[in-house]
Amino acid sequence: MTRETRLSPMQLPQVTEPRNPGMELDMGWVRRAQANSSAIERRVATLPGRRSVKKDHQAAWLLRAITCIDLTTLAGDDTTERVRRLCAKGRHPVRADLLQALGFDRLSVAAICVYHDMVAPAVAALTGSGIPVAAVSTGFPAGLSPFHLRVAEIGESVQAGANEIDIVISRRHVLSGDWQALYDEMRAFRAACGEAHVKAILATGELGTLRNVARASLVCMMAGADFIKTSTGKESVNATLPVSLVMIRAIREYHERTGYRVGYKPAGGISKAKDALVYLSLIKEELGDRWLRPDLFRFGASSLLGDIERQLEHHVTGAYSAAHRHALG
Ligand SMILES: O=C[C@H](O)COP(=O)(O)O
Repeated sequence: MTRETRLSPMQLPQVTEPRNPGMELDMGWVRRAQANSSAIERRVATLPGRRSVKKDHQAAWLLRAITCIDLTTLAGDDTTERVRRLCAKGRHPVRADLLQALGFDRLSVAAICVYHDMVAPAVAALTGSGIPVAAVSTGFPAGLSPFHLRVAEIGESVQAGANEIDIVISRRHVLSGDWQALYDEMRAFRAACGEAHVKAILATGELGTLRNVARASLVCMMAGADFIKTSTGKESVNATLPVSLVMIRAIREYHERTGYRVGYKPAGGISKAKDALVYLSLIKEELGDRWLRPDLFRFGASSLLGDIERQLEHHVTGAYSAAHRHALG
């Protein structure tokens, strides 16, 4: 990965990816899915220490990371004003002087991710920007409200203008091995989304085993998920590298078997630029460059952008400013 580390964040050729339509539930394939924990641990242990992204190209990688962020606020005290500020940051994620010094004039995040009540203010604040609004839905984060209400909630958010819906799966279906129930639930959520793209949040920290993560990933893709996402950000364990490797390999296998590319979204606790670089390296090595675009890769993050901007400032000026200068929202 040495010669190919010059990643331009802008002027990416438009690639139109056919949407994953899903397929019949293939229980044989699901049951064959395994996860060798010690091999997975060994593989991810090689990642953080490796200088896979050369210093000269780090700024380009960090700019690319920004274009893949679902800039998120999911707090009980969210207000319209906070969401407006977040959207303004999403439109202009890097200070103009820094961006100019890096040779670019335009950059935005991939999406703004909010609770349902904040969809309309976000849509209004993003008018004309082309930045989609993602709504967390289906009784987020636990997913334990009545099923018909979870389905209805998706429709309400789409009606309010959400272009993307992040649903949460019922963890109990995974924990009890009821793959048909998980498949049916995901199918219904996908149908309720209509044209809006659907990200399936597995809440991996609550699924017990990596094998369950592998199986849940496959079932959600078979049921038509456009993205699979690790976490709500509210579990006690959120995105991790072992879980990511398992999900990424499930995505690779699904692509090999069906020809459809499903996106990946690690979320929760990713707040440092150096961690973002490790995730990008993992994606590049396991799935290839095609997945390093916002239509197939997102970071779900509330504070990552602040640290990336700080690192970019250091790259340009040689000095760090205080973290509060890059506060969000
Ligand atoms: O989906 C996004 C997560 O909720 C964000 O989590 P975070 O606040 O730990 O970055």
